[in-house]
Amino acid sequence: MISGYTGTQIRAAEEPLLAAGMGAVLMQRASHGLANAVIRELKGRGHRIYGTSVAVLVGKGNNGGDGLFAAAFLAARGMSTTAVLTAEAAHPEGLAAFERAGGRAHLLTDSTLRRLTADVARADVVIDAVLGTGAKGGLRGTAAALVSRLAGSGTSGESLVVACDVPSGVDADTGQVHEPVLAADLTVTFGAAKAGLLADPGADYAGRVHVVPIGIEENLPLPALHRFEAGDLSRLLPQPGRRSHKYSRGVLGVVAGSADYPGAAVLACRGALAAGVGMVRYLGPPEVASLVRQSCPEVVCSIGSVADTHVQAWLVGSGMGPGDSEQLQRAREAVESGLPVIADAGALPALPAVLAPHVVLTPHAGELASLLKRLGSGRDPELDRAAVEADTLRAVRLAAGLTGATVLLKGATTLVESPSRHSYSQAEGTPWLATAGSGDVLAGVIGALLAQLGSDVGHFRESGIGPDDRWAAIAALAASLHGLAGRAATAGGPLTASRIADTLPEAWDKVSRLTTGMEQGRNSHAHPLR
Ligand SMILES: NC(=O)C1=CN([C@@H]2O[C@H](COP(=O)(O)OP(=O)(O)OC[C@H]3O[C@@H](n4cnc5c(N)ncnc54)[C@H](OP(=O)(O)O)[C@@H]3O)[C@@H](O)[C@H]2O)[C@@H](O)CC1
Ligand SMILES: [K+]
Repeated sequence: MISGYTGTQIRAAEEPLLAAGMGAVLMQRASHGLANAVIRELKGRGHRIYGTSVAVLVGKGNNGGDGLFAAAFLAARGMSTTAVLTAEAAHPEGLAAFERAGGRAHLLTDSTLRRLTADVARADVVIDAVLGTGAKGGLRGTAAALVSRLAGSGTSGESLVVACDVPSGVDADTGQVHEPVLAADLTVTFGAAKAGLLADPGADYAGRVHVVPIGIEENLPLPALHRFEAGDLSRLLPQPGRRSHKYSRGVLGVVAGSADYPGAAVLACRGALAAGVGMVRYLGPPEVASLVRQSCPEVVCSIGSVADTHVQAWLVGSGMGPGDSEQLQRAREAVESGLPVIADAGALPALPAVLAPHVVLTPHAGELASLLKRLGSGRDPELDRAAVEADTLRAVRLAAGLTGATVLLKGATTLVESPSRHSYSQAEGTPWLATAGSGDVLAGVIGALLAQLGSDVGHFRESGIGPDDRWAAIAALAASLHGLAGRAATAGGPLTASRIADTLPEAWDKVSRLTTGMEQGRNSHAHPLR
């Protein structure tokens, strides 16, 4: 499990060590970790170290200090280092160490902007050490102009871009982005992962994330965000016992599909079956049921009522529209049943405003904006789709808080939030997963896991996950599995939703073979998050 913390939490954890006079030690650990990560990355790409050029963009605070000390280490390894000071002031000891190591520092001004931009664009490695956890807002003045020019000319695309702690302009707490931001290939972050690197749009700019431990770990509070890794899936995904039968393994009721979108019902059922549920019972229009039967003969179809259908969980809404009154009525009855429910797509606008944690809503950004609008969105009546995408963590938290439901926001990074503010961020997927029907398969996987794991409070408690937070954990497990299946199903080319469902058992099998020992080993070392 990866834990994400806000910049504010990290700064609070540093506080006792700073008070004990250990600030310089922390900075040495951070900058050494940064320099080592650069060297590892270059070696991994088959580049030599000696003679390779590095440009460090330096801010006036401690983030700039980290960058300067790291550049001093790199200069000592024979790299050709240049520092671009974006403010009159720079960390004095860092600057002195850098110059002692043979690095050249230049002040960025209106008159040097053009020349220094060209120098940075030519560098093999660019380290962004302008702003870290002490930033207020984004880059300003000539620093903003330099980064805009680099991004505009596309020249930074040829350099290895490494962000120091966070890409400057990304809010470490929320993942909000203040343009312009230099998109990093790698972010080397100190003490622990910052939540803002694990949520979109910040994650779009962070690239891969490496955590460098600096000795603050035991002062850290409860994390702001969690991310399951393969070892967690191996531990938490259900495994049938020797005496299990189809009913004990969980039965999922599916209320999905319509005359317009019958395929959504099929894909939801296929996702559920591939995610190990004991049985799927489908309720819906005869023409959809007939297609479901043809595609998935395993599914038991009927036109019965929700009350008469014995299941452990419900999936409602995929492929349904506002005109599907009979199906929407079933969706409401499923929610009223008190059983765990995953509510997708067409069900989202049709449910009561106040729900409960065992109801998992699965909107994409547009649907979440509509949901928030319908709910009055608290203090933010204007939270439209763009605003949701610009601050995903806040939007998903707002929705979980207002509805009392567990909310999963689909996206490149999938966020899951419980109403008691237990949060997950999963990013195993591939952009190829953005394809029609992919969400229906995900709904099926969530439904299957709700049916199998929903009543097993102890299973989650053993992993420190409370009863009301287990629904978010189940949704995050499903998002992770769906992402892994998508990744396994593509060799780098297009993907269909059916393929995702077909590849789920293989992805499941692969993670089930892992043990949690791997994770323990990783906690004590710098490790890649993806
Ligand atoms: N604490 C520690 O011991 C350790 C900290 N570590 C490192 O320190 C980083 C945090 O350092 P930090 O607190 O100095 O803040 P940082 O992010 O460098 O920038 C703030 C400076 O910039 C200024 N400024 C603010 N906004 C601005 C803007 N938009 N545009 C321009 N300027 C702006 C602001 O000045 P002000 O405007 O307030 O006068 C302030 O001087 C952290 O991310 C990690 O890398 C590690 O070495 C481990 C040990
Ligand atoms: K930075």
